[in-house]
Amino acid sequence: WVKPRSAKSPPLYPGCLPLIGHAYKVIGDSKHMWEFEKKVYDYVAKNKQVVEFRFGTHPLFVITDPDDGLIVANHCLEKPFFYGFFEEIYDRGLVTARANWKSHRKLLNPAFNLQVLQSFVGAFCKEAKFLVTSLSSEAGKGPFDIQPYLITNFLGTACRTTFGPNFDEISEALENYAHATDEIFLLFMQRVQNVMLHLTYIYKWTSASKRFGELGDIVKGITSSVITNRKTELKSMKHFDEVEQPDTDDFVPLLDRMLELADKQDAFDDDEMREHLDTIVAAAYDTSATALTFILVLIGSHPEVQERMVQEFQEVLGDQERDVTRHDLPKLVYTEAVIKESLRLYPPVPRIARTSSTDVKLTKYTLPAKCTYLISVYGLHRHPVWGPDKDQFIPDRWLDPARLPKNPFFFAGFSLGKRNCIGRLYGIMALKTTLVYILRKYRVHSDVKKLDTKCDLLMKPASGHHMSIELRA
Ligand code: HEM
Repeated sequence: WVKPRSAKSPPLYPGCLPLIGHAYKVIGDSKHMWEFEKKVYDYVAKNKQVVEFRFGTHPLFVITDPDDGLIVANHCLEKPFFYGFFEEIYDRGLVTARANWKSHRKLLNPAFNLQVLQSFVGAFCKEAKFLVTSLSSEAGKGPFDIQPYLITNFLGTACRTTFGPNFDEISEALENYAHATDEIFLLFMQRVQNVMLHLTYIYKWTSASKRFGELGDIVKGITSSVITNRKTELKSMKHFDEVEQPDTDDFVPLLDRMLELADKQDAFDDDEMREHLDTIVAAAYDTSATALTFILVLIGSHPEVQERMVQEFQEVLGDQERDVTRHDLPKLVYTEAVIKESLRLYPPVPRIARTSSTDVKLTKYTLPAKCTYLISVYGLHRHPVWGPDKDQFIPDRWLDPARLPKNPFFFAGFSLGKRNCIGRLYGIMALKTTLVYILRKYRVHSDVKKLDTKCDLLMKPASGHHMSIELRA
């Protein structure tokens, strides 16, 4: 605020105060914060494509323009300082990783290739069947909150495919793990919102910091014991040589793949392995559960879309109630369009932050190295490039290239560029499978006009989702 601003700099968002910048505007609960954030995105979209926002004295350049979003995502692979608040728990895991990101992403990419993911379909089916049974107590009983059911479902899937199918042995730990992860995200966000707490020498004296440490110990304790047990088990089985050849109904969990990489290539130490596994589970389950909540709200409000999906399931799977197979999933083309359209309108991760190591030439401005950028996925997805019907739910747009923006990379539901979501295909396959089981059994009713959203780390429905289910005849 002291530095004279050049006409070539992006404009400053109104209301910047000395020292604290705009930080006072983001203090409040996740609903308040999200309402304010959306106002900023609207302002950016209506003004100059890029607007400067100040977290204390730290500038943050907010982007809602798809071209600029792509430029930043492709040029800036580093994460800003506040991802470091997770250091104690996730540190070198992919989301927060700094120096080792590229090499570890390369090592982990094969664990998310199509063949590996296809071997997970049985696990997706198993959890989906369990979900459908649990939901039976809600059928025909009016509106209820489906989110906890979906969280249990996707946490189960993520833990099985990451830690192994015998994860049931510690299934009591699953609940503790989920609660701890939830609270970790909340405390992280509260720290991000309060600029005073950005300073480690202040934060370390707070009760929040103590709690963060305790929660970290819970998560780390559970995962470390899974790793140790599995190591002992595999050693006694001399199993590593079998790891690469799963039978058709079986799968090799990510933990086994990482233990093999550690064993044969010395790729990870135990702490790194734990940080990766915890990151992957944390990045997988809540995002997928939230995505499915929004999908169900949308198709519950558009019965014609829901019935078309059920028709597609019948065409692909036939009338009988057989399990979904790896061969069915690519044929669920309309369902994939519904998933993408829901992620476009309601992206569970509505913004991504990056830092530049070099100057970045945007369409209207050139900004120096070491700037922090906030790419608004929400803003990118509601930009006029999507056409005059950008705010409407139209899955068919994904089936007609003429109705999509010229650049297919403007869809940022799974982030953009090289540092995008490693689990995007996993997410789509798990969502498709779960949708088949839910919709074959239940008809979903909802009202998207009543949908209110909030956002801390993820954007979610603010309260009850006005959703009900009834058994199909
Ligand atoms: C619908 C579900 C999902 C959505 C919407 C989603 C979205 C995203 C987004 C936007 C990012 C970028 C975050 C950032 O840069 O701050 C990301 C990164 C990541 N996601 Fe996902 N994700 C989903 C499912 C999954 C699943 C199922 C997994 C794992 C099984 C996963 C693992 C990861 C990991 C490890 C990263 C960090 C990648 C890196 O930096 O190299 N995600 N995800």
